[in-house]
Amino acid sequence: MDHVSFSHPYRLARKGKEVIELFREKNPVPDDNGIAKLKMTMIINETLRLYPPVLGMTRTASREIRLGDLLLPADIELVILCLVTHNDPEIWGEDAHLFKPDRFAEGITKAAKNTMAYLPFGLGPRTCVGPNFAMIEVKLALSMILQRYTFTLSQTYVHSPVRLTTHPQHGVQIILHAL
Ligand code: HEM
Repeated sequence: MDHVSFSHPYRLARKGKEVIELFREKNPVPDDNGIAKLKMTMIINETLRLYPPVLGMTRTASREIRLGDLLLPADIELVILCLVTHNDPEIWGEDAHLFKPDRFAEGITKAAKNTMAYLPFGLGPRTCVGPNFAMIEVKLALSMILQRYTFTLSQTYVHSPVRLTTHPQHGVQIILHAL
């Protein structure tokens, strides 16, 4: 599996170049204007699809309700696992298990057959309040790294994502190359 977002040298070089071109000087803190122009969103979306930090959420049926073929009694508690919906080949295609940011090329609504299936930040009235803030944080941190370094995965890295909340069990050993 092509499991690590920035491990591909071509992708990494392209992103680093984009960051440097956008922010011109080598080391300034990227501003909000520059961050808005960064095209990392597809990569972040795909990472959140395969490795959602929050695996799922619960909901309680406030009344009896029909859900497709299911008749759910009132007060039943539902566990909605985005880990399942994010990996379903019927929704994402046979390549569901592959890291392919391009599936988000036309935005989240066009990436899957069922847009409700993409839930890294939840859905509905109790959806996460922080997606925009989180995206800015990720782009800011990555930009500041890519302005200064390229990086490759160390051969000692063992791919073992563990859950609650999702994180690499043995850490991520990377080799930084100063630019
Ligand atoms: C990658 C980063 C993040 C992920 C993946 C994430 C994911 C989630 C998920 C799955 C929920 C449950 C939504 C639901 O039940 O429908 C949630 C709720 C929430 N998140 Fe986030 N979150 C992130 C970052 C943040 C940040 C940066 C903030 C605050 C600045 C934040 C604040 C909240 C709050 C307050 C709720 C509870 C909302 C409610 O119950 O009404 N989250 N988040």
